[in-house]
Amino acid sequence: MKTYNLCLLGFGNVGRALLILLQEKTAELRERYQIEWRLTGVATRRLGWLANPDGLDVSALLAGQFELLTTVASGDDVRDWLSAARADVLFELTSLNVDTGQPAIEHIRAALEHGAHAITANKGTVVHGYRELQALARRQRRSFLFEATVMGGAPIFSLFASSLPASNIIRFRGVVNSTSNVILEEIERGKSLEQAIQTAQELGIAETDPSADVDGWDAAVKVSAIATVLMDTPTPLANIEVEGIRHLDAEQIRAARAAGTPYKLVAQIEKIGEGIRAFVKPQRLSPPDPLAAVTAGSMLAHFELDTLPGLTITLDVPDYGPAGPLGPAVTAYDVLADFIRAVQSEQRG
Ligand SMILES: NC(=O)C1=CN([C@@H]2O[C@H](COP(=O)(O)OP(=O)(O)OC[C@H]3O[C@@H](n4cnc5c(N)ncnc54)[C@H](OP(=O)(O)O)[C@@H]3O)[C@@H](O)[C@H]2O)C=CC1
Ligand SMILES: N[C@@H](CC=O)C(=O)O
Repeated sequence: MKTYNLCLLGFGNVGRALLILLQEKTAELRERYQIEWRLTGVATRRLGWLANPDGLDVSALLAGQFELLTTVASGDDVRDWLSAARADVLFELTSLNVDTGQPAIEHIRAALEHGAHAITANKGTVVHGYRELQALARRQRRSFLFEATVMGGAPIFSLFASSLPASNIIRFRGVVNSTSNVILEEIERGKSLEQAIQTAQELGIAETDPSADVDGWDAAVKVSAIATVLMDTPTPLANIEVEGIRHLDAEQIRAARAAGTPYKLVAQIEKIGEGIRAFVKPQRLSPPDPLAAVTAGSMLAHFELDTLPGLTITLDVPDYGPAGPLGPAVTAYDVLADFIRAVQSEQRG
C-alpha cells in the first residue's frame, strides 16, 4: 500500500478542516481505498515553508504549536519545498486572487512539474490557468482537480465528467456565493454590513478579503469557472456583468424580505450561439423560485441541458455542526474526494 506525502499550501479555514477530515478518515482511506498518508509539508506566508519527509506532527500543527514541528531545511520557494517534502500531492488552499490567480497558478505548475497531483479550492487557478494546467497535468500523467472551487462540498465538475456524457449546458442559474447569502440574511435580522461580514468570517466562509464576496467577484469567478470548464467557453471576468450587494441599503434589504421577495445574489449564464452571456447581480426573488429559498451558507445550482430540461443541485450548509462551522468542513470534503479520485486514477494507470 502506498503512503502519500501530502503538502498543504495555505493553512486557513479550509486547510485546517482538511487536516481534521483526513485524520477522521484515515482508517476508511486505508481500508476502502488502499491509501496511507502523512503530512510532509505545510506552508503559509507567516509560517514559511515547513517540510519533513518523515512526517510532520499533525496534532501539534492543529494545536498551533508550530515550535514543536520538527522540520528539515526546505529552501525559500515552492519548488525547493516540494522537493524537501517529497510531495506526492499538493493541496493548494491559499487566498483567492481574482485578477491573476497568482501565485496559486505557479504553485500548481510547480507541483505538477515536480510529479505531484495538484488539488485546489482556489478558483483563481481555474479562471486564469485552466487550459495550461490541465494540459500540463496530462503531460505529467498527474491530476489537476478543483471540485471545491464551485459550491464547495457539492459535486459539480465531477458529476458532469462522470455522469452526464454528451450533455451541453444551455442555461445555468444559481446562488453560488454563500457569504453574500449570510450577509443579506444577517442584515434582514438587523445587523449592519460590517457586523454581517464578521458573522460570515466567524463561519469561515468569507474570502480572505471579503470584498470579493460583497462586490460579486467570488460569484463571478465561479461563473467563469463553470463557463470555462463545463461549457468549453473560456470567459474572462471582463465578459461578465458583475454587481455586488454593497450598494443595497439595509432598509431596502429588510423591506424586500418583509414583502416576501428577498434579495439573493444571483449568478446566471446563457448560451447564445457560440458564446455566452453571463451576469452576477442581486435580484428580488419570489418563493416559487427555488433560489429564493436558499438560506444561510447553503447554495444552489440549476442547469438546463440539451439532454435534461432541469437539473438542480442543492447543498445544504447549516452554520454549525457538532465540531464547529460547517462551511470549511464541507469544502474540505470536496478536496478529500478529489484526493481519492487522483489516487484512483493513478491506481488505474
Ligand atoms: N472558506 C470556504 O468556505 C471556501 C474557500 N474556498 C477557497 O479556498 C481557499 C482558502 O480559503 P480559506 O481557507 O477560507 O482562506 P483563509 O484566509 O482562511 O486562509 C488562507 C491561507 O492561505 C495562506 N496564504 C495566502 N496567500 C498565500 C501565499 N501567497 N503564499 C502562501 N500562503 C498563502 C494564508 O496564510 P498567510 O496569510 O500566513 O500567508 C492562510 O493560511 C481560497 O482560495 C478560497 O477562495 C473555496 C470554497 C469554500
Ligand atoms: N467565499 C466563498 C467561499 C467558497 O467559495 C463563498 O462565500 O461562497
